[in-house]
Amino acid sequence: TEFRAEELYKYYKVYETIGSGGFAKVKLGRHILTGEKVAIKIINKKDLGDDLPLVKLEIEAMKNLSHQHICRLYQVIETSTQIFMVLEHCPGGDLFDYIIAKARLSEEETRVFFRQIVSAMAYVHSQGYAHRDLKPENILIDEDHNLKLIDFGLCAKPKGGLGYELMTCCGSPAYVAPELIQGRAYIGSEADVWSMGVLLFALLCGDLPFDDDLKITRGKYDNPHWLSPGSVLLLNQMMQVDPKRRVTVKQLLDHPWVMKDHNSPVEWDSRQLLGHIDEDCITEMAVNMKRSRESTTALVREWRFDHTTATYLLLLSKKQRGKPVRLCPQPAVYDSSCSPL
Ligand SMILES: Cn1cc(Br)cc1C(=O)Nc1[nH]nc2c1CN(C(=O)N[C@H](CN1CCCC1)c1ccccc1)C21CC1
Repeated sequence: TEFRAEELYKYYKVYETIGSGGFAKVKLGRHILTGEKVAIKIINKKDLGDDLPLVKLEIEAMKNLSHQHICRLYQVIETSTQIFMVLEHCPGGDLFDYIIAKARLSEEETRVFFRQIVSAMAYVHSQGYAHRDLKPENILIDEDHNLKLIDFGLCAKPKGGLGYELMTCCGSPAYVAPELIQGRAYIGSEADVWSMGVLLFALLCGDLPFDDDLKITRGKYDNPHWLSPGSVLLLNQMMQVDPKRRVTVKQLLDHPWVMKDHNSPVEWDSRQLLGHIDEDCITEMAVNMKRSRESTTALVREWRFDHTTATYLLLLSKKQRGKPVRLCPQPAVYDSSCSPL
């Protein structure tokens, strides 16, 4: 279905650029009907060339991944020259900038964040995906200081399931597991655990354990003096050169270091199942769209990631944050809380 960019401006206000990467940029936006802020990832097809399949892969992955620690996809609009991905807005920026600003995090603050990363990764793996590009730049901080995973462009979903081996060497050099560097066949979930180990080191140390490929293949790095024995042990168990000796994500869920001060295993199942339809949101949408509740429910259940999906998910987000489950009907101009100016 080819839409023109009007399709975007019909439903969203578009503001300044808040991020720019190779072939894409991210602009701040606002969903007109709900007044909610969004982040609009704008991809120019011609800059993509034969990388277009990677974007399609990311879109399909994000449509299937619905979790409290994964950045939410609301709507996809495709024109002849561009693809717009309307995503959850995280006003806290990314974890990379956060670590730089604080130099390094305390073990306690790191544990809160690391539990959320383990939660997200256990869920991603349970859906048969491997992220393959885990790093602080791909983790955002939302308005409640919770983490959200982004950039699934390099993720993999092996046909036969996550137990099947992958061959493509990808990811960011400092975070890539030794088996990928050596061009060997590897298991996505095991490579993700290595990257999580590098990420944990970055959080606790404000630095990277390896600065060249040789050090990665030897798996040798220095532990700064401030690390607790528990942190040193966990890092060692995650950054094992032999992937079969590496700790698994399942083992991380109730690992002693992860459980410290929390006394409960990491909860990884999704709190946002797409199967459940919220009645209050349906009611508000039915009224606004002048449709019956039944036909509105049927429309939402199609999960087309069109404006209906975006309106439903953004209304649900408002409800979950204690805001009124209200839509601002056109065409009057409203301020952000939907009250007429
Ligand atoms: C940096 N920053 C400061 C504030 Br305040 C908000 C943000 C911010 O970026 N918020 C934000 N909310 N939602 C998103 C973002 C950024 N963002 C992103 O998807 N950001 C990634 C960042 N990648 C990390 C490594 C390479 C690029 C991106 C991908 C392609 C082009 C540009 C940016 C989304 C859409 C999911």
